[in-house]
Amino acid sequence: MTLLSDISTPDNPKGPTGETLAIRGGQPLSGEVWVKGAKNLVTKAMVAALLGESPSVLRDVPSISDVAVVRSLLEVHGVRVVDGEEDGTLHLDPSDVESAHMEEIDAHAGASRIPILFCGPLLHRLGQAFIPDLGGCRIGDRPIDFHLDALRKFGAVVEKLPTGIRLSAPNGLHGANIHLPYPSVGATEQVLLTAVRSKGVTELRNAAIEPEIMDLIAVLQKMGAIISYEPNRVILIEGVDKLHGYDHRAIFDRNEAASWACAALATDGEIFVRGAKQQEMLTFLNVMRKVGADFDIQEEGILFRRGESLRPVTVETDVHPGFMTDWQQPLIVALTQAAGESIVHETVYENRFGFTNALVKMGANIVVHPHGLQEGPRRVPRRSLEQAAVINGPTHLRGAEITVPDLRGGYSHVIAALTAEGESVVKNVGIISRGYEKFFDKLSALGADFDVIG
Ligand SMILES: CC(=O)N[C@H]1[C@@H](OP(=O)(O)OP(=O)(O)OC[C@H]2O[C@@H](n3ccc(=O)[nH]c3=O)[C@H](O)[C@@H]2O)O[C@H](CO)[C@@H](O)[C@@H]1O
Ligand SMILES: C=C(OP(=O)(O)O)C(=O)O
Repeated sequence: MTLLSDISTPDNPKGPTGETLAIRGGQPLSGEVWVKGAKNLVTKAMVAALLGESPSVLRDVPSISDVAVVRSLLEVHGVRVVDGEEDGTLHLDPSDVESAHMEEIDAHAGASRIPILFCGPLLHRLGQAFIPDLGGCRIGDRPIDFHLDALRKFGAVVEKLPTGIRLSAPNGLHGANIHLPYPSVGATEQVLLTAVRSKGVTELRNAAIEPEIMDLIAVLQKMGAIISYEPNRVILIEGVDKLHGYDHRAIFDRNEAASWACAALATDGEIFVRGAKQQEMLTFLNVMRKVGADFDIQEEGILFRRGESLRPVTVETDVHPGFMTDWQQPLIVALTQAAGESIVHETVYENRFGFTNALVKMGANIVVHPHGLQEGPRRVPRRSLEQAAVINGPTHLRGAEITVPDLRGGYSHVIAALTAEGESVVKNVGIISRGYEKFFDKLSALGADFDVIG
């Protein structure tokens, strides 16, 4: 069994409290990295296995701490999770799902975003659930009101407790008509994982349609679910009485692929990202083209390098098929090396530019506008969103002592240190293991000059 005490998670350091790196920058990163299954699909597919009445097999699973957290939460609920012979394969057997002890669930509080997605499957299997407080990147207040509103429409009774939420379904769960105020990825997954076994039809409007969502729909269809993806962000789910296990190879992690592409640009290197595919990265590749990157799309992956020189761009983050919010932090490091003024409008989260303080400390010219530069209605209801960062370059970055704030911000700090001249000390890099498998091995393979010093 994977004990949570062995997992060092960013918001709830149980094991090592994160590492400190001494990084000597100024060298291009060049070589090959291999991206496996997407953090934002694999963790959800693991939860989906709870719904099956027979075992599932999930392939291309990365060894990241978010997977370890979900594995541990599944195991405390009686799911047997075993590593397969092929690297990155998990066998999940939900035959003996049972209620977990409260203290075992509490131990997972603050560990990741995923526990909230256990609601529907546990209500279907056990008629009740207790979900601990969530973790994940601190990039905004990240409420779960869309989730709870949807669960109540399915017939769940939701009780908020000091350390989480308790749910029950005294009359079972039934289909519902749900119109999301915003195409929330998590809320869409909440509806999918609940509707597939609810009695009757569920209509979901204003759904998120990210590639990871579509891959989760593929997983559920393999299990026997009936889900139709209609025009204009409408998804219809016909509830079924029974689901069986799946065998699925996860979609690749396009967030990690985009991160390494930005690393190649920032350090003026050349990185082949094995496993990256054009289709899911079209919007990112368009921005790469505009910024002056030279990329080569091949059968097995994509080769990224800086072109003649980097050009400034204006980018607005958005839901898919727009420019992913998870891509903007690594991109900003590359934009510090572009000749001119770039602007990044962050429209999904209200506090995702905090990482730029460290870049400014290293010499970057970045001004954050907390209330944005655009007029007009806010994209996410009720929230003062649409911050903007204005980046002027190129700037000469110098090594500094910095501390990692979140997953993508942490990756960006390391890349900035590798771009900078001189030595940097980067603290709390353990957060990066949430979403980047074998991060230190990959840095070494690309020629990065660093030591783990704490
Ligand atoms: C584990 C995972 O898959 N994480 C991804 C997921 O996060 P996550 O599913 O949490 O992101 P959402 O799409 O739900 O959040 C988008 C916006 O909606 C707001 N919101 C969301 C739910 C809710 O009940 N109420 C509410 O107001 C959020 O605060 C945020 O401002 O999608 C994000 C947007 O692509 C990505 O950045 C994350 O990497
Ligand atoms: C925000 C992210 O992850 P999470 O939602 O798990 O915090 C991310 O992957 O960039």
